[in-house]
Amino acid sequence: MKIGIIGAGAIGLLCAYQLKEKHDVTLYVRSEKQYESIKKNGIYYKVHEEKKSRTVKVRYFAEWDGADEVTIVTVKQYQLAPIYEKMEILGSRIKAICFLQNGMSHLEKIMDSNIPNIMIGIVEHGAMKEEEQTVVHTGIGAIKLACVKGQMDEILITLTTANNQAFPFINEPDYVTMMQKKLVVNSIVNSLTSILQVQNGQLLQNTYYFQVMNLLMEEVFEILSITKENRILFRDYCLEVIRNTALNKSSMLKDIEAGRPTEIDAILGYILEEAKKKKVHSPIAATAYFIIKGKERGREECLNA
Ligand SMILES: NC(=O)C1=CN([C@@H]2O[C@H](COP(=O)(O)OP(=O)(O)OC[C@H]3O[C@@H](n4cnc5c(N)ncnc54)[C@H](OP(=O)(O)O)[C@@H]3O)[C@@H](O)[C@H]2O)C=CC1
Ligand SMILES: CC(C)(CO)C(=O)C(=O)O
Repeated sequence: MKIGIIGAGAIGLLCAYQLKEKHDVTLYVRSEKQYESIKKNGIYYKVHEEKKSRTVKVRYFAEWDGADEVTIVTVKQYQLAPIYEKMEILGSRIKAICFLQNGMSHLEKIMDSNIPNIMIGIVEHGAMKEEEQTVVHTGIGAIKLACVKGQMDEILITLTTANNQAFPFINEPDYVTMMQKKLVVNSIVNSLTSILQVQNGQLLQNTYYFQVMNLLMEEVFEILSITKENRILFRDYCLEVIRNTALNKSSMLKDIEAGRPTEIDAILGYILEEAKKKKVHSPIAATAYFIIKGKERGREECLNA
């Protein structure tokens, strides 16, 4: 299958390396430095002590025409605007597209587009980019996918039946529950670990952090109107993800430490919008949101000083 991947960050490089095993992959990048180094040396994948390489095609994002059988978008939430602009121009010429962002604020925007075939996914892997063309696979998980518009059975079957244990795809028919579950995890884990500056596992190991986590989780459940039955499932899922990624730093903490913007608006920002619409009191989520925004502002002030 011809697969396009927009963004050669941690997840883009991970997908490119793994999918190149069986598919014809093109990576779409925006910086000249990254274009030149991938063209010259290919991409590298590191897991445990091993380092392997593969060659993939590389092109500039400006050249993306949507003609691949599916294009996977792996930029951060706050980098989606140029992709939306291109989607408006190309419209139904884009054969099929798949979004893998954390958060939920992109859902409405992509459903309103006139692209015929759209898939959405959540990433349960841990990955870190090193230099321009290397990805370190820090946590082996899965990518869960759901078709939200059009007909994507063939693509889903091709991806989910590939027998790659380090990189499985799982088809999730109920995309709302899939996205909500991940949103709950990211609202709690990413925001609290960024405020407390700890690895994910500390939220379970430190009894005081654990209590804060439970309070925030209950508030988020209330805001999202999660049923009593689903609260048990969502909570178990959240604890399982924390256990599986106990030694990871969340992507938001990594962003804060690297002085980059965070995806807080698409995560807790989205939750607070929902709270406002439903008139649900949300003091803990609001506090966490403002602290992260304050940390982002602190970085901007340092840059402008
Ligand atoms: N990394 C992880 O372990 C996990 C990530 N996720 C989610 O996956 C998504 C991607 O995360 P991650 O890979 O870590 O992020 P990165 O910041 O590592 O990668 C994003 C990449 O997109 C590139 N990019 C941005 N805009 C464009 C554009 N217009 N054209 C081409 N390339 C572009 C950036 O390029 P440049 O370097 O030039 O800015 C960067 O290389 C996020 O939503 C994240 O929350 C979810 C779970 C785990
Ligand atoms: C699953 C988790 C919490 C892993 O750290 C993640 O999605 C992230 O860091 O963005």
